[in-house]
Amino acid sequence: MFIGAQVSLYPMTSDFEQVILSGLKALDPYRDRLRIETDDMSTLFVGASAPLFDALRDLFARAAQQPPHVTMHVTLSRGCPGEPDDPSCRCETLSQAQDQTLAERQTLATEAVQAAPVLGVEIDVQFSLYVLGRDRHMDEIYGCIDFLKASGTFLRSKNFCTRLRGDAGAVFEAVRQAFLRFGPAEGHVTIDLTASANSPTLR
Ligand SMILES: Cc1ncc(C[n+]2csc(CCO)c2C)c(N)n1
Repeated sequence: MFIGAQVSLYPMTSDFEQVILSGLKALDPYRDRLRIETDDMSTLFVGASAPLFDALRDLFARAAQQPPHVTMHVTLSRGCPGEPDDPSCRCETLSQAQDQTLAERQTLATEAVQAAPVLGVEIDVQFSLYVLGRDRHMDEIYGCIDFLKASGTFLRSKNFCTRLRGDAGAVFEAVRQAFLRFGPAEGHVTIDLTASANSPTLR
């Protein structure tokens, strides 16, 4: 299994470099557990889902703690047949999901969001879960949307994606649960996600 993400922060300020670099500082505690590589367009994260989603959350929460409007674009992928097997990406949640019904996975996902830490940073997210190469993949997508509706982070459904709002802790936990517990445990699943904080539209 290979799990990873390409991530770009877009601060809406002429001082964008400072916001990006201070966000990247929040990744330092994770550098021994994840492969993290930054270039001029994005930062690559590869590794287990526990540090991966915590690092994504802390990166965006750090950038969102500053006043400017900031967005973050994330492409997540697990199980891509073209990627090498990587033991550092081993995931207990995925192994267990193989023997769990959709209803059991929805219950566990909801419990995980309830147990998420509160960071005190309000954020918005919209994302799409893509379950690739499988018959009846819409059962998993609809099952995931039902979980999101009950998660306490659901804002609204939109064309092609679902919109979440709330504390960064709960919102990123809801996305982690969507990514790991829906779609086949051994299959290829991706997420396209945009996060936003401090938008003047919401002031
Ligand atoms: C998470 C994240 N990683 C890398 C970039 C690309 N990038 C654009 S400006 C800048 C600062 C140094 O010039 C960097 C690294 C990004 N936007 N967001």
